[in-house]
Amino acid sequence: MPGRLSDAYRNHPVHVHVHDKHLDFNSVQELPDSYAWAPLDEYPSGDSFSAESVPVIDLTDPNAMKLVGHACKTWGAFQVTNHGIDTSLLDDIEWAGRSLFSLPVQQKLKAARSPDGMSGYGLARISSFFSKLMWSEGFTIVGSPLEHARQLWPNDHSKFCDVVEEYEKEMKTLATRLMWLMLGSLGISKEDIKWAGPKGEFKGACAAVQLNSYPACPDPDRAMGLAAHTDSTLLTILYQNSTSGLQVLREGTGWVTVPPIPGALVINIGDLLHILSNGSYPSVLHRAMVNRTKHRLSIAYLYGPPNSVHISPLSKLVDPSHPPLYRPITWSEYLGTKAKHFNKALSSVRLCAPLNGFIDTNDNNSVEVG
Ligand SMILES: O=C(O)CCC(=O)C(=O)O
Ligand SMILES: [Fe+2]
Repeated sequence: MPGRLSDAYRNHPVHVHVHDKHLDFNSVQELPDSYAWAPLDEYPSGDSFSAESVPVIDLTDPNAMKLVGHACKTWGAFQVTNHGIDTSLLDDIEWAGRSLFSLPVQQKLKAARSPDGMSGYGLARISSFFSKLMWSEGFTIVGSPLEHARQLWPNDHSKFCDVVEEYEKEMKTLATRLMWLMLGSLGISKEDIKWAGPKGEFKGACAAVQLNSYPACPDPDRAMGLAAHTDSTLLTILYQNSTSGLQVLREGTGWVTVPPIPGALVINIGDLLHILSNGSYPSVLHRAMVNRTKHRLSIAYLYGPPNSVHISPLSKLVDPSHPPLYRPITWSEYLGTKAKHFNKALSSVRLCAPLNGFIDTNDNNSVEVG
């Protein structure tokens, strides 16, 4: 069993050969066949702007916990405002992402992610499950950004590093606060989760920062920025710039766009919270679409438990009529499972069929696994 997060892909290296497949997006006039996904869906993609979207929750609202609980149960995602993160820090992280992705391809490839590595520049990790390529590029940072930043900017990386480190610090605080809003809404208190520590600070929690870039695309209706997936996290905090593209799947409605709101952050429930809540808070299936004229940038803060912790359904949420649905698993072990089974990973750690007929999001989506 892998011990550290960075060991997660050692047994399941993901061979997406960035050197062979990398496209200089800006020089392309027509969508190459290798990027043409149409027809895209079995789910309707309604006029997403007029449709109801995920709840927007003001974290200073006295009812915030109740609102968060309702959003987790019904959507698996929500947006937060008054979250305590300065707009200037959001501007700074957007600047950091833009600086990185606007480098020449050959420069970015100096910090390429290795097949069994977690951090660095490359195509989306989930690319290996699809026969078509995604119209995006990404950069993953785990812990200190220094090593890769040095490869990208040998003499001039300190501002990038400072911004990323500040962002990691602030996101960690917000993630802790969100965890307790979510857990509190399930009736879980600090005494119920030993690994959260006596003050509930989740010391030793692990996280990664994922910078995503979606260049303007000549044929956006046939292209896919990031294919449908759930996150392998407890929760994800996503900052998106002013260009829309994120969609979440809502049962009965189809794909719903999560509109960018200046200064707001999107919160997604990940698979590990799905397990911890014994399926009460299902992880949300989401994807990113691309735009004909506008470049889109998103920054995901992927938050998970300390490496040594086995996540399993909380005992307070388990009783004879609600048996534990999932076996205990560490984050790195789950990432290995995801690298092997992708959207079937959650089902692969399930112990028994749910008594209430609840079906995993991951069971009823038919993704193209090629
Ligand atoms: O770009 C987005 O809106 C989604 C990004 C995402 O889902 C991810 O990084 O896991
Ligand atoms: Fe995601």
